[in-house]
Parts: sequence; C-alpha cells; structure tokens
Amino acid sequence: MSSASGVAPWRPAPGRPREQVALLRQPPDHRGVPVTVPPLVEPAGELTVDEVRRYSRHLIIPDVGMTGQKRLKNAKVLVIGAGGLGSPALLYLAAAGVGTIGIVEFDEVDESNLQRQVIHGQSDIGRPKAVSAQESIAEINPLVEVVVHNTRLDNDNVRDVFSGYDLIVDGTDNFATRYMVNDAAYFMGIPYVWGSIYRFDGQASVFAPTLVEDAPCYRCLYPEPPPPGMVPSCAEGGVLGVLCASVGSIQATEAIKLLTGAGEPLIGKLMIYDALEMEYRKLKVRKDPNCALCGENPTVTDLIDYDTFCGAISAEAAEAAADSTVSVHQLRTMLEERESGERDFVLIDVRDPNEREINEIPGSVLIPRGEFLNGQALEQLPESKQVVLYCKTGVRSAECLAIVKGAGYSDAIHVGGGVGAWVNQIDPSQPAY
Ligand SMILES: Nc1ncnc2c1ncn2[C@@H]1O[C@H](COP(=O)(O)OP(=O)(O)OP(=O)(O)O)[C@@H](O)[C@H]1O
Repeated sequence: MSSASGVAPWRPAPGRPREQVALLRQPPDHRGVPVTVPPLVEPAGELTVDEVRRYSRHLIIPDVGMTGQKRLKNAKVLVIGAGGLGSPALLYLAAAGVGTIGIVEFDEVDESNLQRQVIHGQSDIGRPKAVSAQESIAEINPLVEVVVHNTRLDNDNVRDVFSGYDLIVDGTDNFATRYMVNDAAYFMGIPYVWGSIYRFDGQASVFAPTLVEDAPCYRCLYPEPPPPGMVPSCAEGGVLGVLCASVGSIQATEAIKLLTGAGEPLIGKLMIYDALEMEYRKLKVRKDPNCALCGENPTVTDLIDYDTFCGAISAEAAEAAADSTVSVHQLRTMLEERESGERDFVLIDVRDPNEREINEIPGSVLIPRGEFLNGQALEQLPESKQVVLYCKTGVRSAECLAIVKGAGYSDAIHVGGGVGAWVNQIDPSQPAY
C-alpha cells in the first residue's frame, strides 16, 4: 500500500525491533563485562541561576543531573589540536559546560582547514588556531575558562602542559605526537580519549591504564607506528569533512562520560566507524603483557625521540633520496633546459589521478605510486632518459625513487617538497591542497 505521497511507508525489517529490544534487555555481561569507572572529577559547589538555565537539558537527564553538571564545571580538560577532531570536540565540551578547557595548538588557520575545522571561520584564515578556537568558545559559552597553549606539544613542554588537567582529548594527526601523548599521559597517570580519521573511516578509544587495572594503552593496540609512507596523513590522503564531526563528537561524549561517571567508557574497546557503509563496530582491545610501556617488563621508561621512532620516510627511501633530491627551483631550470633541448628527462607525478586534477607540475606524466609498488611502472620507464619523480610533499616520491634506483636507474632523482613546494614557491596561481 502506498502512502499519500506515493512512497511506501517505512516498515522496520521483520523481527528487527524485537531483536534490538531483546539485546537491550540482556544483562550487561551478555554484551561484554562492563568497565565502570568512578567519575574523574569531584562536583563543584552550587550552580548559579544562569548555569541552571543554560544546562537545564543536562540536569533533567538522570545520568548527568545536578551532580554530573557540577562535575563538568569542576573539570579541566586539555584538547590537543584545534583541527578536524579538535574542532567538534572543543565546541561540544564547551557547550556542555566543562569548566576549564586547555587548547594546545601551534598552527594557523589555512583555507583548506575550513572544510572540516568548524571552530574556525573565513575571517580566521592566517590567525593562530588556538586563539580562533578560544574566541569561538567564548561565543558559545562564556562561562568556560579557556587556557591557550599556543605552542607545538613536544618532549620539552609536554609534562608542563599536561600538568593539572583531569583528562586529555587527542585530536592530532601524526604518529609522533600520538605516541608522545600516550607515553606522557601514562607517566603522569592521566587518562585520555584518542581519535583518528582518514577519508571515510574513523576510530576512537579511551586509554586509561593507570585508572583501570588491565586496561590497554595506545601502544597495546598499535605497538609500532606503521612503516613510513604506508599510512598517508589527511593532507596526503584526504578526509571527508563531516567524518570529523562523527569522531570528534564521540571523543567529546567519552570525555563527558568519564568526567561524570555516566555509562561505560570505551576503555579496552576500539570504536570503528565506516561512513561509507554507515557502520559502527566495537572491538575488544586487550592489555598487551609485552607492551613496551605498560607491560610487565617495560622498555620505555621515559619519553623517547618520537620523530625517529615514527620516521617520516623509510631508511631505504631516505638513502635513495640522500644525494638525489632537487629543489623546485632546480627543477624549473631543468624544465627550461629541456624546453631548449639542452637536456632530456621524464618528469613523473606519482600521486593519485584525483590529486592531479587539483594541481600539477607542467610537463609531467602520471604514473601512480601503486604502479611502482607492484612493478608495473618499471615497464613504462624510458631506458635512455633520466627519471625525475614528484608527489605532493616528497615522501611518496622518495619511496618510488628507492624502487626505481633499485631497478638500475642510478641517475633517477626526486623533487624535494613536491608539487606543494612548486605551488608555494614557483606557481602560486595553482591551488594548494
Ligand atoms: N605536536 C602538536 N602540538 C600541537 N598541535 C598539534 C601537534 N600535532 C598536530 N597538531 C595539530 O592537530 C591538528 C590536526 O588537525 P587535522 O588533522 O585536521 O590536520 P591539519 O594539520 O589542520 O590539516 P592538513 O594536515 O590537512 O593540513 C592540526 O591543527 C595540527 O596543527
């Protein structure tokens, strides 16, 4: 039977609602042993009349209530990065009434950030993200005290910056910072909420090995960073802007649960979100008894050199690129010489085709990195010409350079800084990304 609009009314799949209700009615241990943790924060004193009005929709939720709201008021939360994940996390933590919010961020707002970093606006381009975020928070909730750490979090300042916070929310985008945050949080006994995003996929978890016995840390889940070049950053691989809202708000939700003691936090669980399939899955994460940090015989007993640990490029790529890298200015001269017939070479763009639609170095051909990895590219390389490779930043081209040199093209080179540097330094008329 059709509805008045001609569209069949939605009917749940037969039996589905009953299954869901049955699942919800199961005792908690059927869904895994619940990890309950006491609230991280003691309640503040009485709320003011303004606060009661502002937070009234929280106050009538039994799991939050007056006491939960007072805990939020007393809470000190540090958010690392006011970028894709930090933006929604900061906005919702501020709106929820977290009393003190720290923001640690060194970068400035770029036009390409605005597709997802919704705490910043058009007029903030070029301004420090931490300051822009502070101003947005003041607009949303002037009752929140914002502490700005306008700096890059590193080994030298991490303990000072973390000091005094009840909880950390990690919204950063690089492995070196993530391992440093994990280790420093463990040494200082501060739980933290982690999130990560890439294209249409997101992950989130809560790491609290000092709070809950047998709870894992980030190193239990990921003992080592991925091989350099294996996992592209969002700048290299892209990210669906709205994905940040999904994952950043999960992080804010977990933070609120931990601060107030409501519900069951994602401790020992990994939330995996697939936006293309619109699927959320939860996996158990166990503590690794061999974990280098929180295991039985730890080898990491202090902060380490995280840049070396995570290595921007592999040892082979670094070796191949060591004496075979040209700057974009040198490349421009080379292209002029090729134009006048003084030299010959083939300039190869190793990025993906969709990246090449955004910008390119003129006079280049496309052979994506994947074809270097599976060997197909080698069949297309001219034997008599020098091979010159570029990508977006120089990481993927260095990796391909190692393959090309290994195949006998000893005079092959790559372009340091890639098309990003070309657009910045040579041809600003093309868009950057
Ligand atoms: N060590 C650090 N200290 C402070 N902030 C950091 C640190 N590492 C990363 N960040 C910040 O975390 C944020 C992560 O945001 P996001 O993942 O959206 O990337 P982005 O760097 O803004 O964008 P893109 O990589 O596309 O240029 C960035 O604003 C970045 O400056």
